[in-house]
Amino acid sequence: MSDTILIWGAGAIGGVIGAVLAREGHAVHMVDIVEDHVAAMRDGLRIEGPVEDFVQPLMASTPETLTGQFDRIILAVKAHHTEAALDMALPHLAPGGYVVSAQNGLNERTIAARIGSERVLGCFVNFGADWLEPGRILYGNRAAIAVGELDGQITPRAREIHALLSLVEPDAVLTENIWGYLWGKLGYGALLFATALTPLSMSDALDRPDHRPVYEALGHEVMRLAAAEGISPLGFNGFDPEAFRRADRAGMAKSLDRMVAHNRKTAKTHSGIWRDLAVRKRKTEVDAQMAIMLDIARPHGLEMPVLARMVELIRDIETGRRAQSPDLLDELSPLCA
Ligand SMILES: NC(=O)C1=CN([C@@H]2O[C@H](COP(=O)(O)OP(=O)(O)OC[C@H]3O[C@@H](n4cnc5c(N)ncnc54)[C@H](OP(=O)(O)O)[C@@H]3O)[C@@H](O)[C@H]2O)C=CC1
Ligand SMILES: CC(C)(CO)C(=O)C(=O)O
Repeated sequence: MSDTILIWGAGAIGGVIGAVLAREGHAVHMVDIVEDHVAAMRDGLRIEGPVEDFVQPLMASTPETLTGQFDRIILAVKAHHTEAALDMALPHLAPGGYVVSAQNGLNERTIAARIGSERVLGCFVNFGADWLEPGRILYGNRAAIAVGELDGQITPRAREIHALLSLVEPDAVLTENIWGYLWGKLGYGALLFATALTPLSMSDALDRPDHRPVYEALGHEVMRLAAAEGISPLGFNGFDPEAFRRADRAGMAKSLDRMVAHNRKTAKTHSGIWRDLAVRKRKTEVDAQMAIMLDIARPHGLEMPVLARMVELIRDIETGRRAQSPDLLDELSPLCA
């Protein structure tokens, strides 16, 4: 057992969190499958950009070389890598230890199914970061972070993780409604996936008047599903879940304007989804984050036609059948009447 915090997946999000915690004097051990990145982090992980600029030498291992057991694991792999990462990470979780998911999506469900919900702490992150190359991460902007127990209780360990994440984001929230934040981010995320159908920056794409009905329809479909699931989604960084649930045109317009303003200020101009498609040329989290909602909607008898078509278009880009283009958003428009 150890007081050391294990960061599992030391890319954009895990890298920023781990480097800041280590700089602030906490014992941190980074784990990542990218060997060059692990070697570079031992020499010093550079966090750069408008928010922070520093180099932090870190303890770092690949999963194969890691030894020992740890009480706290912060998981920050892409959502579709969660199961595989848990296979590797759980042998290193001490009895009584817990996992914090610093990811997009409903990964807390996946982790809870493996180790029990009492051993999972929910976390929502919205700051922007990009893994640039081994040992270098762009920290693009400050944005909302929230942490909370899955059952809403305010426990000592939730306070402890909140205190740690407050070192990254001083306005980090300790919440009794982490599912509200996670579903809010699914709504925000659906809009980001739509922006990634195009080569445009998030703010330029969200600002286009001709595509606003697509964003409105996507936000509405996701927030309506959240309501059917009994969730009260929470807003952040311009996203107003209630406006989208009610399909309130004026409210949605104001919310989109605020999201544009928020994203105009980040050095990470494009979403992680865009980056996976255009730069990393790899699969996105579309199945783990977006398609999963189609399954959740079915028992409620809810249709999500715009989301379903968007998922297909993202998959088409992933497989090279289509190229990113504003035309793809035009194709969604007729579904949004
Ligand atoms: N980047 C951002 O701005 C934001 C991201 N998020 C969310 O945070 C989560 C993490 O995203 P992000 O940090 O961008 O992703 P990154 O790809 O930058 O970092 C994930 C790292 O984990 C590595 N990895 C993959 N599988 C394993 C494994 N089994 N064990 C250990 N390491 C592994 C990856 O390697 P490889 O690259 O080879 O797969 C990569 O280095 C996602 O759910 C994302 O949606 C949320 C808010 C903002
Ligand atoms: C853009 C961001 C940082 C949310 O603001 C994000 O979640 C992503 O890149 O997927």
